[in-house]
Amino acid sequence: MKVLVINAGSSSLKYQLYDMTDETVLAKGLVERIGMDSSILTHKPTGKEEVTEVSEILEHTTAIRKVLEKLTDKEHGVLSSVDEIQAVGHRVVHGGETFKGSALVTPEVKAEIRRLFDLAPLHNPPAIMGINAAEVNMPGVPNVVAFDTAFHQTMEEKVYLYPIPKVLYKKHRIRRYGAHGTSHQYVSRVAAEFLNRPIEELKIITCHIGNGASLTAVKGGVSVDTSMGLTPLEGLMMGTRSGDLDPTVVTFVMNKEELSISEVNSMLNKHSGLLAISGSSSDMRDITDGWEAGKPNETLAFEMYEYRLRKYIGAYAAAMNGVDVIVFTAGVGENSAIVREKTCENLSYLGVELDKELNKVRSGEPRRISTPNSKVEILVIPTNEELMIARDTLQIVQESK
Ligand SMILES: Nc1ncnc2c1ncn2[C@@H]1O[C@H](COP(=O)(O)OP(=O)(O)O)[C@@H](O)[C@H]1O
Ligand SMILES: CC(=O)OP(=O)(O)O
Ligand SMILES: [Mg+2]
Repeated sequence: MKVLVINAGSSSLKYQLYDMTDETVLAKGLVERIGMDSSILTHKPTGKEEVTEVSEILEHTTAIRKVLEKLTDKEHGVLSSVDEIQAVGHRVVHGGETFKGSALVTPEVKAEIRRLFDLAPLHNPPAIMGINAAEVNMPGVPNVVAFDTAFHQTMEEKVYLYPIPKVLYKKHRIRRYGAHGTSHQYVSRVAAEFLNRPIEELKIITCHIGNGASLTAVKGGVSVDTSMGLTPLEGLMMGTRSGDLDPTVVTFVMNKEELSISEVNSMLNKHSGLLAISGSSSDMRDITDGWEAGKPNETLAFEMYEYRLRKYIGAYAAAMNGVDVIVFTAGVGENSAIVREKTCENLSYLGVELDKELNKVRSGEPRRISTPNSKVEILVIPTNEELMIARDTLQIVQESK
């Protein structure tokens, strides 16, 4: 079965086409700047040359139509007809308490995702646009949704509740939900396989540090705590998101600077984190370059980022009463040897011993970067949210027949 996986953002759409007979990627790509004047489509067919096309793409339906044109193009395509695509899988960030796993898209499922718009105003609306666009362009083809929150539905009440009046949970379902669950689940499973140990025995801390960043405590294969909360703003310092702060900062700033709710939301989600402290960039590559060059703002941004990451690792070792494995994944986790080195340097009290040479090796494969003496296994595992979504899509579509 050929499965198209879509990860729709507000102004972007990432895609991967899988042949699920052997889980190979036939093509992947990205549409950026949807709704802006010059949209960019980058299409990478496996084994063929990458193509980039600039045009006006005003909304997601057109974006998917353009992607399907590329997938069936004589020169750059990998399919003879769109009909070869038998199912579409979508990443949805917020599934609330309703979705504990992936689901076949029905009118009811779409209504529930819409009902959750309030809880993920940045993430869920584009997901619905992606689903609608797939339905318009590929009528009759089943759609499946995979939720970032689903893996974290195993957290206990004492972990997911905030210590605020309970009526707010009853009325509005305000609680910790977490995100990046597909990634945390995937890398924790691969870690257990890599170590050849049953996941049921392991205490794993998975560090998904990309543009958005979150940590999860995975005990016995299930999520017992995670750093993102009601929305993907809580927890670690990120590229443009603040992560943890005293909630009074919000009301104080709103009052003193006369900011509206949407202005303060935008400040915390889009103008904070590495970008705010460095004053120059949200990209860890630029921050690291600045730190190496001795620039003070980038150095402070780097140190704050690493310090906050390390504090969370300590917290999750405490949450599980120990840790056997720490996994680094996503853009920063997979690529930044210096972030991993500095973080591990200060975890010696846990018995962490990093092999600095192994840490520098670049590879797209799961790998160990701790010494044989280290009490904690330190692994780098490339995440693959799309493959997880494609697998769930295949299974759910087959079961529904
Ligand atoms: N070589 C590298 N060194 C440090 N950071 C990197 C490197 N390559 C990528 N990154 C970081 O990874 C981030 C993107 O991570 P990714 O997981 O792809 O994020 P997202 O899925 O949220 O777009 C970039 O913003 C960049 O900071
Ligand atoms: C939930 C979230 O933060 O997603 P991303 O890392 O893709 O921004
Ligand atoms: Mg991501």
